[in-house]
Amino acid sequence: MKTLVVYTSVHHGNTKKVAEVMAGELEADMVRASDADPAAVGGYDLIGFGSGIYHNRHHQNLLRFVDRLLPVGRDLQETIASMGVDLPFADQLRPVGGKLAFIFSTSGRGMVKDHAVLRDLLAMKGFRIIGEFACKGWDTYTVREVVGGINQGKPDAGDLARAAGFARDIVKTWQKAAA
Ligand SMILES: Cc1cc2nc3c(=O)[nH]c(=O)nc-3n(C[C@H](O)[C@H](O)[C@H](O)COP(=O)(O)O)c2cc1C
Repeated sequence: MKTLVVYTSVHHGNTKKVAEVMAGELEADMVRASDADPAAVGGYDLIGFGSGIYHNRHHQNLLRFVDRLLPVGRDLQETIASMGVDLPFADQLRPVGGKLAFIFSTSGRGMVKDHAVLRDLLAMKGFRIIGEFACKGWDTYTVREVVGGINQGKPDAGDLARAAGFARDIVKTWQKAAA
């Protein structure tokens, strides 16, 4: 199973810690969404997408990256022709239909509820989501009045152990889904 982890982690590097643990368990390649090439996704069986939560959704760099992937079942040239516009990233678009994906995040609240926007976007692009992971992350923005922020030290060793367990379960789910 060839796995890619695409992430954005800009506030305190919280999500990067989770991404590294998951990538380690999955023996995955890891890339920042802002550096990632949409065309590269085609070479992977499973892709993990994660970032901190910003105003109740994943970070815009990650959402923009997913938005640049071509939806399932569409022919590239046909799609571009039907749009009738100059697409600056046209040569980078690749179909991603049927690929398996998982979603992760860190946030003040630590809830998968905040995955809704990315989940819907990935579904629209034809990904099958086989797992989601969320945990709390150090946050000095949402509650700025609290000195030092909230969730200091998060994600902690327990969160990272859960992230590793999640990644191991993902392998089993992938084996069943791919069978
Ligand atoms: C501008 C901004 C907006 C945020 N919005 C939310 C939010 O809507 N809900 C939430 O639970 N946490 C929110 N947070 C907290 C971050 O999601 C949290 O600190 C996360 O762990 C940051 O991840 P990162 O260090 O990987 O970027 C926000 C943080 C910032 C800086």
